[in-house]
Amino acid sequence: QLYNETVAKAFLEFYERTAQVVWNQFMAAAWNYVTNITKKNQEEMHTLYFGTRARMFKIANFQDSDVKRMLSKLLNVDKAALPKEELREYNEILAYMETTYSMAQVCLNEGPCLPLEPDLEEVMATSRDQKELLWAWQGWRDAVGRQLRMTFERYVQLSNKAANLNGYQDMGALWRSKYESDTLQEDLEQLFQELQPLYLNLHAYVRRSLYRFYGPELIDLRGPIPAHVLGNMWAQSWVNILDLALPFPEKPPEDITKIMQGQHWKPEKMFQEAEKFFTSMGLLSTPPEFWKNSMMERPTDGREVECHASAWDFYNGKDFRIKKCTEVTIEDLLSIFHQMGHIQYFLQYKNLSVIFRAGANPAFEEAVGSVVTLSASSHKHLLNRGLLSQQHQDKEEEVNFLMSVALEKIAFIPFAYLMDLFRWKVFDGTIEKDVYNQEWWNLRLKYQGLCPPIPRTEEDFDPGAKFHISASLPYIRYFLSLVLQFQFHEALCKASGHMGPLHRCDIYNSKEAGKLLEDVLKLGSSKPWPEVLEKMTGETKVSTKALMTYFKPLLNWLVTENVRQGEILGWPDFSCSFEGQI
Ligand SMILES: CC(=O)N[C@@H](CC(=O)O)C(=O)NC[C@H](CC1(C(=O)N[C@@H](Cc2ccc(O)cc2)C(=O)O)CCCC1)C(=O)O
Ligand SMILES: [Zn+2]
Repeated sequence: QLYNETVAKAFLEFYERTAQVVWNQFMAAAWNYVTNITKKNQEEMHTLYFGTRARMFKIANFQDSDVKRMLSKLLNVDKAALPKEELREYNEILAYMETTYSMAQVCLNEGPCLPLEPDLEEVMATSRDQKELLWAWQGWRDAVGRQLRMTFERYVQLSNKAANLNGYQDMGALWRSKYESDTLQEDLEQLFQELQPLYLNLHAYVRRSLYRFYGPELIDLRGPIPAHVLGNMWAQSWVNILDLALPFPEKPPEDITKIMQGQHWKPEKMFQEAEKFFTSMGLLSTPPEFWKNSMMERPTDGREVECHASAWDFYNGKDFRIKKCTEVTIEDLLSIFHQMGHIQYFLQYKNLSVIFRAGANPAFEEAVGSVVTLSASSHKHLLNRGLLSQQHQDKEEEVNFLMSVALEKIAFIPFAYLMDLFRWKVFDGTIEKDVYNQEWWNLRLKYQGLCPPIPRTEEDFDPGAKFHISASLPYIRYFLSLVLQFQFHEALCKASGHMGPLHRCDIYNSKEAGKLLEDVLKLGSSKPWPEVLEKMTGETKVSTKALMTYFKPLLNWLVTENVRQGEILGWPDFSCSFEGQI
């Protein structure tokens, strides 16, 4: 029968008392797994116990909004809803996919086998030999994607069954429910459309740059770009081909990685540098456990570890960790800022009920670290921290700088958008299993203007070659975070009293910006995210205005340049040609 609100409160207190212990044990087990892939799940039992009993309460009549919000969050038990046997199979599938990804290597004919991090990523970032790039690109997809194809089909079935048992149409609907919006997909499409002019101009300009270097046999100036020459295994970030796409090549930016190595930076110093940014704003420092328990470098004792960087909350208010196979590069320094953003969120909401220890929505979690990275990567900040020596940045150097940020952030837009467009369609059945790969490349063509460098078949499973798909981690959070982080940046820069262009803002040392950020982060997921957004920015809607403001000087330059070159925006020659490979 239905219980009353008093019982509900007692129920939630009982949950709270038991949750910390259970979730801590679960996280410890999960951590042991990823930091020592040899070979569990009180957490599923706990979630199920409370999830089923949460259904007994008629939440609609309740007065206390916290009690209502907490109970409704307990209702979703995710995969724990599966019958025991299928849950075991599901966990095996998840482990198999993640392990396959983490252990995969690509072997040279006679000689060493290269893992993704750092070796294959290094090849994709630095090689300018398109045959070598193709070898790494194809090898990785053979080693990972192909192995996951069958398993992924079963993963989809079991995911949808779990979603149905939680009352959702399919797993895509369950993932989207985290954003508490019944116009989410329309809103996302709107944001994407607003950002199209920026992306299309960047795409056309970069295509021209690649044409100059690789020639017409590889690059069609009216067509899509082959996916292996953009400096990244998934063509999700193009920052590694900045040297080919520099607007003013006679004014190249200083090489910060060289400077870091020249100053004998070590991984620990990189983590200290990131923490210092947050404490400079009056935000929380990391506890001793963080430094003791984190894994900051790839172990040298031969242990197989999952190197994809991640930040961990052990839900006991004391134990927080980052796992990263750190290399001394500017790319890894900025990635550590991102991870430290997750840690700061964990620290700020650690006194909330376990149920509310999450971001206002998943995009908020991602935006926190990224917004700090926007300041940390500014010329002003890097100069102030001794990582640049050149005092003044002239107009042309500024365009070069904005191009480097755009190659990271603007190139990322369509990739971040299509990752879950693909999976939502797979979950809702729009994309059937016998066309997974061709539908993936239809989306890659439509949204990113990319082609595979060689013909693909349904033996391949190219989406599986991306971490988040093999690890079943939703991705739309990164698309939304891309817009949010500039909205946050604008708000925090205003709070810090910054005057002048947004791309020159550095919120380092700003207690006012710190206070504003703190007030938002310590709410966790206890309030609907539009309320939290309004607290930070005064707006209740996600807006691309700040992002467009930040890149305005670059867009002006790009449009002028593309007009001068008579570029075609988009890829009317939409077919993928492979003659470059014969
Ligand atoms: C226990 C657990 O899973 N914890 C979660 C956090 C949480 O949920 O609390 C977590 O740590 N997830 C890992 C993930 C790692 C990274 C990533 O995967 N990034 C995306 C997208 C992107 C790309 C460019 C960029 O500048 C920023 C993001 C990619 O590389 O494709 C790797 C490098 C950066 C961030 C992360 O930190 O988001
Ligand atoms: Zn993140």
